Amino acid sequence: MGKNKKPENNKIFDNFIQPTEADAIMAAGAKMGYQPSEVLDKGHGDWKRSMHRTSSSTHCHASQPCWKVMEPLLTRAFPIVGMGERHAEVQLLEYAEGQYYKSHSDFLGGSENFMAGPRALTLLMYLDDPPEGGETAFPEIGLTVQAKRGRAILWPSALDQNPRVKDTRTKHQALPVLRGGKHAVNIWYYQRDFWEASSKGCMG
Ligand SMILES: O=C(O)CCC(=O)C(=O)O
Ligand SMILES: [Fe+2]
Repeated sequence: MGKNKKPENNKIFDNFIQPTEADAIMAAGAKMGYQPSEVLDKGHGDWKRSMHRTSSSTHCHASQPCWKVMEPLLTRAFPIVGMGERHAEVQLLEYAEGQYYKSHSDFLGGSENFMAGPRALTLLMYLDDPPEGGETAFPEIGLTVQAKRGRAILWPSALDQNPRVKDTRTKHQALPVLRGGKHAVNIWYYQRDFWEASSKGCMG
């Protein structure tokens, strides 16, 4: 997360999620339904659909049944992220064949001034095994991670010494799913209390 971050600072945890947990999250996602994913329009500060990101997604909020299946994972992640569930924005992802998310940072432009502060860390978890494609690539650090059921990747989006500043080295992309589909979960950890900020409508 620091200035001299090396590739190994992207941490990979295999078998972070049990198959039954992955199945339960996918079932919760299917029940809630996925909508076309959106990206933040930096110029206007609003969220919109874009050919930059063609996946579908759905948010999982603390008040919803899906949170029950997320809770053990948030507890498990605590020792490695050092932040609890109040910092966490959870989004379930679904990619059909051919879908992707081109190069981006999870650091949101303007988030320096959000009540919750910027997204400091991302924990991405894969729920199934796409037969071909769907890797997550980090071109700046020369790392491509295969989507593998149960695997989690942790990376910083902000600098350790100054979380108001984007860590440009963790720019990444979800490569197109070439065959089959892909399910994953984003947990974006904000520097401060995300629940309080979102309940007050202060997320940008
Ligand atoms: O699906 C992936 O491999 C990465 C997804 C991602 O980067 C995002 O949704 O912000
Ligand atoms: Fe991302």
